[in-house]
Amino acid sequence: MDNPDIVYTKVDEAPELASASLLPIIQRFAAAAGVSVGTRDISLAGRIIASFPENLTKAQRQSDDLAILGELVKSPGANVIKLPNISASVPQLVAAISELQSQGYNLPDYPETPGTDAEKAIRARYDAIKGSAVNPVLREGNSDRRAAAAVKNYAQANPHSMGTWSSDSKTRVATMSAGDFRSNETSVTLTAAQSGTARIELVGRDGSVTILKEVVDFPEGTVVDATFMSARALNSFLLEQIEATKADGILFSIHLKATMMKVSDPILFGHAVKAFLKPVFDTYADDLAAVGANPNSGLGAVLESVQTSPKSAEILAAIDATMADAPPLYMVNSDKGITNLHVPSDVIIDASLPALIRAGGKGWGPDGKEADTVCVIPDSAYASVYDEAIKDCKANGALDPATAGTVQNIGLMAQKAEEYGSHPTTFEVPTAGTVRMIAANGDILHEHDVEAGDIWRSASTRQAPIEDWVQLAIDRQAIEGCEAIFWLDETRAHDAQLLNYVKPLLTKAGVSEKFQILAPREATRVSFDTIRRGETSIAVTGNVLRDYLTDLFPILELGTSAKMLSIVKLMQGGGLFETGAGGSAPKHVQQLVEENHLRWDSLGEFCALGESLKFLAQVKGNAKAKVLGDAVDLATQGILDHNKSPGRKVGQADNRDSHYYFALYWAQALAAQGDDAEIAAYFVPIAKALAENEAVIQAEIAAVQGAPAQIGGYFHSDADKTTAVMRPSSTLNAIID
Ligand SMILES: NC(=O)C1=CN([C@@H]2O[C@H](COP(=O)(O)OP(=O)(O)OC[C@H]3O[C@@H](n4cnc5c(N)ncnc54)[C@H](OP(=O)(O)O)[C@@H]3O)[C@@H](O)[C@H]2O)C=CC1
Ligand SMILES: O=C(O)CCC(=O)C(=O)O
Ligand SMILES: [Mg+2]
Repeated sequence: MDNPDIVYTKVDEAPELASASLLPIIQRFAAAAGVSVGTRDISLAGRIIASFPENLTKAQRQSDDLAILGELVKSPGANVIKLPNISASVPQLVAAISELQSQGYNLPDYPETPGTDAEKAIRARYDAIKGSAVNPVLREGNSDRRAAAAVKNYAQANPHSMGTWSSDSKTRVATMSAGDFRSNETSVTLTAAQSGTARIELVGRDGSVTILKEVVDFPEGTVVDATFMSARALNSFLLEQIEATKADGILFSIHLKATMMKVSDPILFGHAVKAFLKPVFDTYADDLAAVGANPNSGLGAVLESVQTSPKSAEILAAIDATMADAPPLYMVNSDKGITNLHVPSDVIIDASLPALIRAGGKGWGPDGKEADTVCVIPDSAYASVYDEAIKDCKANGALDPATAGTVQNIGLMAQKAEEYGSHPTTFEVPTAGTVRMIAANGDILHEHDVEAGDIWRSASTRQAPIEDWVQLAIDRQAIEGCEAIFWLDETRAHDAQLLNYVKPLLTKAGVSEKFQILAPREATRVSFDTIRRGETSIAVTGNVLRDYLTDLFPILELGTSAKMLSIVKLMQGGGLFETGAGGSAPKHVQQLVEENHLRWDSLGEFCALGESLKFLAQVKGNAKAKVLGDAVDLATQGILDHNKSPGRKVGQADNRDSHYYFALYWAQALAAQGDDAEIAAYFVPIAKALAENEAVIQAEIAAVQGAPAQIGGYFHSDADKTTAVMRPSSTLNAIID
């Protein structure tokens, strides 16, 4: 099948609901200019279905669209609009499987403890779907994220509300000072002789050798890191912080990235669950093991398993007693008793800490009240960013969105760069010994003494992506002419290797004086000073800080990262246009189902669509696409100028209303432009019909709000039902179809 001019991804949750309303508008308008917009399914349910063809009927089967897209992004013609999708934790994966089974899909259960080879094979297929399985495949380029000028101007003119910061807030970041990934890191840049296939092995204390990974393939110039988290150091740190939090009399919280760090972080999360319930895990270790209670899947999963134990009443009572004696937990949903420790993917650091900082350093406690919070971030590599941000707010008060400048980001991301590509080379060490990484020529690249339970990992970053990233930073700085900072720490092993690339490249381009190189803490401080003065700073960062900073600054500056421009200039020449920098807003689905109001704001989609069309015009010399893209920008501006973004509450205008206005303004801009008379003539009657029927369309959309909505599934909703819910205006549909 030929690829359409633009691929618009099919995803999950709120953005997918929004697509049911927006995509028909986009396809209709684009077709008028001869631009085709097709879809590819990267939803969690779609990926599960595509993984088990032999279990399904012909009608149920689906192509492996992620694999198809993975190839497409390596071709120069790629033009993909990527909406946020679910990065599933085990509990989410299990829920999605069970929903599909209930719809008649004969899928195997997720084997929690695979025994037979067949179970291990099923588990391996499911594990490939788990966590952040989509983004790393599509991101064959580096990342450019920023607020479009119109969006930033709107945020300054219409500042969102911010919590108040008090200088005596007890909220603080707690991080490890030894034994963590940051402290144990070693890093090398491979010579020609060392390039090729490396292996990773564990030499036991008895001299036995276990191969952990047979083949890892690296070209010359790759920066290869290795490090480990000491389980012993982690546990004493966690126990210490639980005690310290109790003494402080505030909430305990832990912030990890169990989605993108899908191998290491669920294990760290499991340690936190065990530390928090230490007396229970000490006393009932065997009973918990007997019912398969897996702390890595969270307290929620443990509680579920305990139900099946003959000693369930006794164990549940012990859990209650331990919780009563522990510091209060930061809550995900205090009404429903869902704590920070229930599900590993509920509290994700990139989004959770900015939200806490935006709220004045407050989290929700079990009593449903806001309170100061200890924010545990075990590894110290990037914790200083949040520590410094919190200190800045304590000293200077909350950031003022009406006057704050902006921090843009250029992120090193291509080809699974750095920690976010480390899953195949991450291991929970089975027995004490030495983990060694041995290069093709026999050189020992890395060697660490480890104990059983330590988490060892290697991450790599290739030369071409590094060079591309530095060039992207140089280009962006030249366009903006503003402050630009490489957030790199000369005292950190990996960063020191990167700097060996960065500094000569800057010198060669004659732009060294335009860039600062600062460790994350110092860079945070300088960037806060800069935006408090109302100015712009470009943060040039690695992959993790790309993720963290593009939620942190947008959430403080704009209230949300959903409105960001997120462009991936693919290294093979194509373009990937992500919509926003945030996720798929699960809470929004709940609201739609309960009261038929969708508060998802599609501004990120509008911005991405404009960029995608202009990119199409540029690479394919398609003048009509340029006309469409320029008009999208005007429509987006119109949405902002006329305040047509969705309201939060039922009864207010919602996502569907905003799409009507987007269509209206887009059609009006196309009708009014003078570059293409044919397109203008085509859109004159459409713009007229949309404008004349404003009141009718608004009334038809408003009429459905308030009552529950049926979409026939959460992970795999029914297309017809979803369309009926999301396209309630027959007048609008008649104009669009
Ligand atoms: N690029 C990607 O594909 C990404 C995927 N994810 C995945 O998304 C899921 C949810 O992640 P989570 O961390 O909760 O983050 P989200 O960004 O989905 O949601 C956090 C909150 O931000 C607000 N929000 C986000 N987007 C919008 C929008 N377009 N319009 C209005 N409000 C918005 C909502 O606040 P409120 O409820 O107050 O309205 C929402 O509850 C996870 O599965 C995660 O892995 C996460 C990040 C990126
Ligand atoms: O891929 C994911 O799971 C999340 C991605 C993310 O948070 C980001 O890119 O900012
Ligand atoms: Mg993120």
